[in-house]
Amino acid sequence: MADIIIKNAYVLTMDPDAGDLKNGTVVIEDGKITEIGDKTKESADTVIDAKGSVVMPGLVNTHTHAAMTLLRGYADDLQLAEWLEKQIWPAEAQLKAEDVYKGSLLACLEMIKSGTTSFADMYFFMDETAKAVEASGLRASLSHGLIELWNKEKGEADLKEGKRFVQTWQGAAGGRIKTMYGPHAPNTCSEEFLAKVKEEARRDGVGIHIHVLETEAELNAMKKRYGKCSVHLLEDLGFLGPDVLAAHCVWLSDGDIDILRKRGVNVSHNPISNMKLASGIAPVYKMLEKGMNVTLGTDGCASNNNLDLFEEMKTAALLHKVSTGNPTALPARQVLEMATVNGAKALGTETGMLKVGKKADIIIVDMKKPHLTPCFDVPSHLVYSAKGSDVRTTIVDGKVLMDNYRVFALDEEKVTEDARKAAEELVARVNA
Ligand SMILES: O=c1[nH]cnc2c1ncn2[C@@H]1O[C@H](CO)[C@@H](O)[C@H]1O
Ligand SMILES: [Zn+2]
Repeated sequence: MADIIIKNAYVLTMDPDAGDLKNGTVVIEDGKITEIGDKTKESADTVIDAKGSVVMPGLVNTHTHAAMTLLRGYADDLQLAEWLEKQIWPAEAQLKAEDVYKGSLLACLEMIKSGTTSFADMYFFMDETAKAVEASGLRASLSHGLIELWNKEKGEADLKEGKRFVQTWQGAAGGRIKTMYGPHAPNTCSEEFLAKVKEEARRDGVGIHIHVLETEAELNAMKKRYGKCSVHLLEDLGFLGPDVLAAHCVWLSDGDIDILRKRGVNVSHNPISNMKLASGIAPVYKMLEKGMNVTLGTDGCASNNNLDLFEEMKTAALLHKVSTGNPTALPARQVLEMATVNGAKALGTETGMLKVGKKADIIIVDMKKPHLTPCFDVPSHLVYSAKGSDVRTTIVDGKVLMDNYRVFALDEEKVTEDARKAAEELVARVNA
């Protein structure tokens, strides 16, 4: 007997070999997809009737700072340097471990409710984020943020903590938690430090999550310091490879794109954060044309200001149409691919596609809504009309975390209230 059967659904497999099923069934057993078809002979403990809904792979958010939900709307409409150094970092200096737990739980709740089933995170007190992921049932690739700032002692302490985190949490929560090293950026970490991080990551067999060329200021600072940009510096260090997840990549030259492509680097495109901080427009159309693995991320809630990947998909689709002057750029299905298949590839998870043998990270989107009526083309609706709040069911690793808009995994009221209180107390400490 199977664990879960989802029936009567439009099945958007995101599997190029299989295509979509207009009225299909998905069977889940032991955390995996065991059958996809028109009908099944199986029976199951849980049968979900998904009539009028779309069943699809859960979305993958490849760049977050989950606990920054606590700083949602705290410092808007500022330059990145001023935002980060004068507002965010002083606030983060007051963070306590329990704040990170509460903020991360709030992020997990928000993600479950908006159809994100896995995410890549970089922050501090990461044990707390890991505990929140464990409790929420989500899947995540977590890294302790390493901000060396040319301070050797701080660098060593950070790296030690990053390593302890990797060794403690790699493969935890039944394999739902993976770990990475998280050097903040090439303009906040020295060359020697980045090389050391690469060595440790290689030794531990885990990936690296890093911000790359987010701003023109970074590009200028790198040129001044090293006479070359961040991508060339990382290339010369032997840092780049398919194990690297590079967030933003806004200020890339054509030569940089070629290097990243050659090395198989995964890019996390964060259009809303880039627009909000006026960082610029990443050359996503070019990267995709060259066959690079470009994924989607929201960044933290202080620069977005939410974790809704449906908004991110729409923004990406629109931004690259207007920036290239080409309305055929980033069509809906390609954007869905970025948020599912490509994201899963970047995180190295067996998810992102509805296919027999893949892990069952699945969402059901309720299409019986005024703003989703009529429906001629499902991918178009998912990218241009749907919202995270249209997700009615979220399943991770074959476990139902939310069904019919009811979250089982977490106590919604308590999580929200605890985070609200923690955020207010945090800001009071900053202003004290
Ligand atoms: O868009 C961004 N650019 C640079 N740093 C960021 C951004 N968003 C968050 N952080 C910062 O990255 C650190 C985690 O390692 C945190 O200090 C967080 O505030
Ligand atoms: Zn970031």
